[in-house]
Amino acid sequence: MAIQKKHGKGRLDKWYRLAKEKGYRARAAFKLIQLNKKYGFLEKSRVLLDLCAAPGSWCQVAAETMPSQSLIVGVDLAPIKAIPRVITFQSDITTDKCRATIRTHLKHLKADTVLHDGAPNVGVAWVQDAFSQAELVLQSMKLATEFLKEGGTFVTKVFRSKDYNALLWVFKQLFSSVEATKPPSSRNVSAEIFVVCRGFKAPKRMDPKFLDPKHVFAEVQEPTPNNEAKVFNPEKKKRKREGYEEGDYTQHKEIPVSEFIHTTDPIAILGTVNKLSFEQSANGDLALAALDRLPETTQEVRECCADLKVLGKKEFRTLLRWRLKVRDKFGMSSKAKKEQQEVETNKEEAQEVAEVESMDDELKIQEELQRLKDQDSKEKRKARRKENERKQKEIVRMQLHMTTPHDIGLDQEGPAGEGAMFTLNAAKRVQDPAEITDAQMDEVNAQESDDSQDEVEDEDSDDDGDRLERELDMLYESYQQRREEADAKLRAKRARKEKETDEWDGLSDEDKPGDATTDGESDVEEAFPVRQFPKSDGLSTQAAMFFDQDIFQDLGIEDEHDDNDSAIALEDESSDQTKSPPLKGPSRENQPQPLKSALKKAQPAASQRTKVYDASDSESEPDTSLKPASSASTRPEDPLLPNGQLDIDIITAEAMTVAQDLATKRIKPGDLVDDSFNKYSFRDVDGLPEWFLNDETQHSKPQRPISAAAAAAIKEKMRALNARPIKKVREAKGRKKMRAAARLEKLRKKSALLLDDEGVSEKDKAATISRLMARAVKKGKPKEKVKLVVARGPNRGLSGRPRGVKGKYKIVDARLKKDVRAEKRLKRKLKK
Ligand SMILES: C[S@@+](CC[C@H](N)C(=O)[O-])C[C@H]1O[C@@H](n2cnc3c(N)ncnc32)[C@H](O)[C@@H]1O
Repeated sequence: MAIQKKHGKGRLDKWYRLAKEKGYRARAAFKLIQLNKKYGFLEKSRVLLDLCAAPGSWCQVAAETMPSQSLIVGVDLAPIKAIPRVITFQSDITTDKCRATIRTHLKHLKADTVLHDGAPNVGVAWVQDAFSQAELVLQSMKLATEFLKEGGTFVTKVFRSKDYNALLWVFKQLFSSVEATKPPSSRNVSAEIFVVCRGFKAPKRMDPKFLDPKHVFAEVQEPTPNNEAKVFNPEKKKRKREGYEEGDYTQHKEIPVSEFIHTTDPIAILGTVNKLSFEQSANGDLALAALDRLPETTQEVRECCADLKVLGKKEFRTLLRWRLKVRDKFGMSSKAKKEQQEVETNKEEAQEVAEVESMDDELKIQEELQRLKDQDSKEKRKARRKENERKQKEIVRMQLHMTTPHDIGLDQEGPAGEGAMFTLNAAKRVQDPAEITDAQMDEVNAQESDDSQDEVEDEDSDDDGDRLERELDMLYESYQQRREEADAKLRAKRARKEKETDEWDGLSDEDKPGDATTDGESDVEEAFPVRQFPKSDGLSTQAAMFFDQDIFQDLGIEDEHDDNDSAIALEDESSDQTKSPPLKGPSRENQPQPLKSALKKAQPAASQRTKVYDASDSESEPDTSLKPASSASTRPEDPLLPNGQLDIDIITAEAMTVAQDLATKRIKPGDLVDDSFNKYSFRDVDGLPEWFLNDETQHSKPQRPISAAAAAAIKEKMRALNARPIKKVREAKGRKKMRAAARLEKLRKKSALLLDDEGVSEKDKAATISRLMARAVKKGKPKEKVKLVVARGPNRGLSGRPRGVKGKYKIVDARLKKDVRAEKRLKRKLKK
């Protein structure tokens, strides 16, 4: 260790004296003590390695703090005087010999903690110091990664320098927690800082670059301009303006087009230049003239050359192709030159070097073009596969009777096509949906087998994508868990959601058509039986199929048929619950939440208070004689008042607006139903990740208008609600009343006894009763609090009321409390 003068700059500070006092070999001992106080790693360690340990104060602290029988090994360039319970040896920690010696001392054991407090050549030259210190740190970390056990701790000293962040980055790759701290005993003037890395990840394989100073501390190179991006992805505009490129301050750059043909880096030219000019110079340019006359130099090429900054990917490609053709023609291409090469002698070897360069360039362009082509076909394959998947999904949905053949026709041929909605041609052609599905399925399968070859190629990227998606899902899941741990509302929401998903018991036996499945049918069909053709009821087969869609199931048309006088029962879900599983489409299940609640709250409220509209004649005058929606139309969970009416309260301004609009006949119940067929009702959530759905649910809902009157009404309602005492307050008041009644009863009994006593005079009786009453009244009143005033400052030795104190008070001694406690303690002790 470098010898330091123990004077100046407060070297002989309190830590120095304390170290002397406690017998530590260096004041550095307190740094470890303070670090351990904060992170508590020594008590948990059984094996410790101290790198750069001389004179040995950290080893002393470790030996004191770690459990007995622990193994402590210390190493330093300088000799370390023997320390009880510590093995020390002299070696350079950067050498293999040192590593081998450590291995012999630790045997098969792994260290729980590795300490490093190394400081080479301290004080020679700051820049030099910092760098070699950083290198030493990296070396010590190399040893730590070899000897630390998984989850172990590495404590190291680092100097704040330009390499500090690089080191921290490396630590963070290898440890789960990395914290930098400066213990109080470390001098403020010192640039040293201690980094405590906990939770060693013990990776099976480690990138050697992590521990290579050349890589870790490499100066970051100025990025070369990415001309490839400019040329092959010109549509992607840069968000940030980066100003002029270094050393290039002209706005408009123009070069002769011959330069573009000759260059070995055409992409750099396309990425940096504004115009490729065909204009002849004063002396005339032969190459330019030849280029100008070439048939390959089309008008399109000329236009492209006129302004390179407005070109897209396609135009750039045209220019590159044109360049290749021209070079070919002029014998400049790699092919032509190769032929020439074969003939030429050794003398031309130098030229060959140049040719190799140019061939590289050609290859680069060819490769780039190939890459673009591949990318294009990959995108097409992907789109095709997606389309197939969608079709397959559609077919399963059809088997579930969630859609009709019209939808498939619509998808296949577009809205104006033959199979568009309402043409019913697709249904006409095929008699049985099962047939349609089989036919469709075959078609999809055939296409799939065509694509299978392509898919094998794509499999790798798909696997990666799937893995990434799974990882994202897991991350989202843990993020949700963390949020739920902190927020009870979220936990409740999750519980509700789970309950909702549990509630559906799947298809009941009744739902399954008896003859839909036979023994030989596939599992899919068993799970999702193909539905039967709907009953025609006097309609054509196509019309019956059309009206058999789920969207027509909830409209209560049949009820209307049965009983024209009955009020619309918007809440009529009882039949749905028993009839069919929750299918897609704008059923009530899929109606947006605000509308659902608005319907739930507004309809009965409106019907209870004012009027109920007849479904068959919504234009008619309100019929006050009609009863509110019958209990048969209520759901089992809707609470009922004793009089049989629904106990539903309007609590949102939205619902209030709907109720008011219904009551004032501004809207009709039918409008509400119409309104529920909006873009939010048909959310296809299949295959969408949960995080996306959660996020979308927050925003993807219709914004319904709120009237000022409704908002004011709800505000008033809430105000009245808040003004009511809460249950606890009511209970407390009740208890108080009960106690007062009990006291009165007691008093009454005592007075009766007193009155019966003949030995007491009337006057005494009256006095006793009034005394009893006064006491009873006093008991009922809350006790006035006695204010304790400490006899301090102006109150010391004060007789009489202290200033600013109202009501009862007591002057107490400042030490009184402590004395009283001490007395009590003493008494307890004596008792024992
Ligand atoms: C600040 S002192 C360590 C103090 C020690 N932690 C203690 O508590 O006594 C720094 C030590 O690092 C040692 N050192 C520097 N380079 C080293 C190397 N390459 N190998 C081993 N020790 C080295 C020096 O010899 C010096 O003793």
